Amino acid sequence: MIETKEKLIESILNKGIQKTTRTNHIQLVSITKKIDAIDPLHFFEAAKQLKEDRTFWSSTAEDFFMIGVGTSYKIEATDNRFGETDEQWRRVKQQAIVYDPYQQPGTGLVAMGGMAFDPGKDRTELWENFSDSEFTIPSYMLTKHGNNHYFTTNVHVSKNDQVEDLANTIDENFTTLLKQSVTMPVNTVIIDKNEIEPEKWKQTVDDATDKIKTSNVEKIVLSREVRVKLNQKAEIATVLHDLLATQTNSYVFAFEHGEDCFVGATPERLIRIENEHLLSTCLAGTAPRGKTVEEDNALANQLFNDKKNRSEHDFVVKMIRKSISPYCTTIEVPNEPTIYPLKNLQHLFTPVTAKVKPDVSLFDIIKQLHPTPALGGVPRQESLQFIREYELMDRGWYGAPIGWVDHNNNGEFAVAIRSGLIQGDAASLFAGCGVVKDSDPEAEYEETNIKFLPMLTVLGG
Ligand SMILES: C=C(O[C@@H]1C=C(C(=O)O)C=C[C@H]1O)C(=O)O
Ligand SMILES: [Mg+2]
Repeated sequence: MIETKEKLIESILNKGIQKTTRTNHIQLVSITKKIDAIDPLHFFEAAKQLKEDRTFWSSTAEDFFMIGVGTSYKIEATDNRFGETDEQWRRVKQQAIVYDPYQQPGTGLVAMGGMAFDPGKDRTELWENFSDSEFTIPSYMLTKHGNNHYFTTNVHVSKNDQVEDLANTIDENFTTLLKQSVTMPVNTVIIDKNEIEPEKWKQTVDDATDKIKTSNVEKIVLSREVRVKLNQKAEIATVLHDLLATQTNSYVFAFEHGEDCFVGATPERLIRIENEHLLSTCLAGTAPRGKTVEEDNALANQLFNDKKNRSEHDFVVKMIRKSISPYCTTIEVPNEPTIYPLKNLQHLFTPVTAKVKPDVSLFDIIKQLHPTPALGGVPRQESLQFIREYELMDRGWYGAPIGWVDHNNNGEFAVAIRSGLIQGDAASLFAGCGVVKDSDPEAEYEETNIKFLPMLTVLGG
């Protein structure tokens, strides 16, 4: 680091220490600076040396990356998760000393995290390292917007701290994290694959269609699990590298919690707010990709005109529009979906845009949106009840909102699908599908098989 910058960091840390002597509380100080270009995956891999939890977030279509290392503050909530998280986050923002001259979405003070799909469902051991709602303000963070790279340090200072000591630690860790000579670890191979009760799952799809035919329930999303064993411990950086290389138009993410890591490449945006502009997307209705352009177009056409898939999709559109309307003005929703192509499959897609009313937070809106009928069903409570009773797995963070929020109320959340929980040399992968009245269990089973492909492929299946 050059000397003038060094002095700047020291003077901001000093300001923090001075404030603690007045308030008698430890003080969070956040400092962002612009740095030279660095490969986000190298940064993520180098961060292993700090031996702390890492978080990875990327919106591949926009060349946007965010990598968090360690924890300077953790926001956890169980009851009233959204309200409690929002309140704690507002308090942290208000008390923190933030030096961020760039004010870009995702620079400065940022909290990254996620939550369980349904805290009302009994937890299993599988997800024991992941709590109902957990947002982390990392100790160190890289933000990359195209060619611009920013490094943020978040540090708690107390009145007995010495500025030089703090600055030295930051400098040492900065050097470790920005080492460009990192070598990327090798890939794994899947040596065993165990589908969890596929026949019973198809029976559950049948039960769901029965429920739909005989009650006011119109859609229920049912998911299932595949457990794989790997030839060696999975290296998260390599998994992310391969997801980035194969899954365009997606959010590639990793949340490391101790020995476990929740990883995936989801195409489903729940909400983005940037300078008060909201973007949400309805993504539901699925077809495979074709092997030739002709076949691909034919499949897309079929999907677009398919009544069953259109109904799966329309439930989501209606619900999202309704959920955001108390919080937004000028809501715009196209009349018809378009096709959203991914590597292994294609979806029906409808974007929703709006202007957010003043002082509405991301968490206010997520609270209304989650779960959308893309992951829960219609009506919400009845479908959730069915999932709780009949689904053969603990979703944990699968299917739930994951993402980030910054100190300027910008942020983005995706729905955590196309994902898996990696545990050393084993992993649980998850995929689901929207069951409506004319769902065929065998066809839904095949649909989930394609949804497993992105994760199976990168793990070496
Ligand atoms: C539930 C998943 O995906 C959801 C279900 C879809 C469907 O049934 O057509 C499509 C996209 C998502 O809304 C999943 O990928 O696990
Ligand atoms: Mg479907």
